[in-house]
Amino acid sequence: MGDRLALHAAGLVKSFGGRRAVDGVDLSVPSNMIYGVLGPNGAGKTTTLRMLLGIIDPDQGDRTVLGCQQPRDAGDRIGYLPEERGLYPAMKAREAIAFMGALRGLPWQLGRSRGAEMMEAAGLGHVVDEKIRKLSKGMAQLVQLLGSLVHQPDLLVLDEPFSGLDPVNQERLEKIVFAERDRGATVLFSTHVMAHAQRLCDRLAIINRGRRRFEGTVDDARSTLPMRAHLVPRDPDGVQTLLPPDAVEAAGGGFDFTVPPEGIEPVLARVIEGGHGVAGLSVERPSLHDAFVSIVGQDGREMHR
Ligand SMILES: Nc1ncnc2c1ncn2[C@@H]1O[C@H](COP(=O)(O)OP(=O)(O)OP(=O)(O)O)[C@@H](O)[C@H]1O
Repeated sequence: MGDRLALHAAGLVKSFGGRRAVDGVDLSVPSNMIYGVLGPNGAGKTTTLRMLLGIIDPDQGDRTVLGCQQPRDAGDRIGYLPEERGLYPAMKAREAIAFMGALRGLPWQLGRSRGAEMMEAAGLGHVVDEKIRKLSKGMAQLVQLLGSLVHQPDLLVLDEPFSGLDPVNQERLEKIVFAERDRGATVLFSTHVMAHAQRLCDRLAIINRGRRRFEGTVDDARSTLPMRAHLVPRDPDGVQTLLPPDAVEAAGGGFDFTVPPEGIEPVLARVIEGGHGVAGLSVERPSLHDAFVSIVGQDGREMHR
């Protein structure tokens, strides 16, 4: 796919019962990237993904998926893990994977052998021939994920793939997502868990109340907020008047505050010249979680003005 976009959407709108679930979302996803669609519950993520996949049609707007105006024309080159999970309980794990591959045109035997290899690589080799009903919920979910990518799609769309997984299976899933990008696929996934998004995403969009509120890299998102400092003076008595106004005393005589635009140095100079000394200092970038809360929170404030 070279430098082309794997997916492009402009002005997507979808209403249910007169209420706009998606209200003019634009999305451009470059090929061979891991792209996150982030947003709180009810933001419109699933509705957006369904429109991109052609499962539902938008009321307004256009989308191009893997070069096709009609997403269904790209069907066999797409893998999809829907928010609703479910496999046939009587099928063996590798057969469930082969079955899903066959639905996307993959020969059955190839699906069976790839299914076993993929399960082995994901740390699930011991349950290759186990029936789905015998697997834990998390393992069954990973099997379903492997089924969605056994035909080696160019675009993999995962709706809340981490929900319901324990930390071990979450890590397995993260490895699979990275491996898919290394294979050359584009991975689009939705989540409201920022830790995964911070580790995985090459780019991301934050959606809230049916609209896109942010687009960029994880670094871009984190840079929307100033740095935070934690300073521990040797003598905390009266030091607070020398610190930025939002400084709050944390445990152990240390103070947390936002680094002012002029930097941390003038603050340090005041503290040292004031005779308080510096026993400890850390300056940290805000996390994606902080940026997300700020972007989504601002949105709420704007809505209530
Ligand atoms: N088929 C439908 N009929 C009626 N309302 C719907 C339908 N699908 C979604 N909605 C509504 O549209 C809004 C957006 O839902 P959507 O599932 O797209 O959000 P989401 O960001 O995926 O949320 P979550 O993280 O909770 O899954 C919600 O208010 C939801 O109730």
